[in-house]
Amino acid sequence: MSGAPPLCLTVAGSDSGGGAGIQADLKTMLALGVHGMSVVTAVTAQNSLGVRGVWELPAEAVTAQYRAVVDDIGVRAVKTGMLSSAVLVETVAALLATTDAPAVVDPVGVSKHGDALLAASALEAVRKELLPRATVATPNLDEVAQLTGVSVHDEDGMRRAADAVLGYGPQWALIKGGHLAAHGGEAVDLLTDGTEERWLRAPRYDNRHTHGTGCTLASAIAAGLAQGLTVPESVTAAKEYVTGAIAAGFALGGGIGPVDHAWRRR
Ligand SMILES: Nc1ncnc2c1ncn2[C@@H]1O[C@H](COP(=O)(O)OP(=O)(O)OP(=O)(O)O)[C@@H](O)[C@H]1O
Ligand SMILES: Cc1ncc(COP(=O)(O)O)c(N)n1
Repeated sequence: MSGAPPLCLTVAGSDSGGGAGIQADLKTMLALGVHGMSVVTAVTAQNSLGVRGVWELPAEAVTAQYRAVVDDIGVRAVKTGMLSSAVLVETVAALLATTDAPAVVDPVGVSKHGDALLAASALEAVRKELLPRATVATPNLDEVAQLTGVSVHDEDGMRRAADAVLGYGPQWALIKGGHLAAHGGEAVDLLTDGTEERWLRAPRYDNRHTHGTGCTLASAIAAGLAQGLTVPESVTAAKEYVTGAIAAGFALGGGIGPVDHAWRRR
């Protein structure tokens, strides 16, 4: 009998299409060698064309799942994704406060198709309750604009965005430049804790099948933290993993296909 792998928990929404949300998180965790566990916040009926419906779970169900995992099994790192409403943001923030493990907070706002995954009324709770609990917060440029009002068009803008996000209290901000218009063929992200600044640069792939990039990156960071890596080490390894997954993203259905979580095994 061998020992258990490092324990990693995702708190996120279910994506029936399997490319993003809980499904992306658990696949990423498996691929990176940690034991993935899940707290489902909402069920989405979703495919490559968009989100057809969202059913949020009661706060009680979210708390019960979280407690069931943490009280018995334990956890080395937590990742949060789609939280849907102010009540669930507050619930999850309060749960994180009871857990002595690093938290990667992906403040998911809208899907690639523009479907809302977070109520506008929840933004204040994300700023005031959730971000202060984050070891690393990983907003994309749209989420940065929504949360801080900073609109980013270049690398200087990414610096200002990082400062604004850090102002809400996470230890590190990872500003994802995936949505930055063609940037010399690179996909550039900025990681900073306010003193140390690291630019992560990778080739930008002209592949439309990028469903789940943000979820995959955040889960990969959590997997690294669960394995005992530092934040910069986890983010560097996660960026390499998501870049490979994007390069291998494949067509599925009639719209945007998923990144390939198993790219290293093919
Ligand atoms: N076309 C691309 N080629 C290579 N890397 C990319 C591409 N698009 C995004 N990335 C990278 O993928 C990661 C996720 O960034 P992105 O900005 O897409 O997050 P996101 O918008 O939160 O994702 P999602 O839309 O899945 O929620 C970042 O490291 C980003 O630089
Ligand atoms: C349940 C859930 N969580 C997160 C995303 C964001 O992923 P994307 O922006 O790639 O659609 C999603 N579509 N669905």
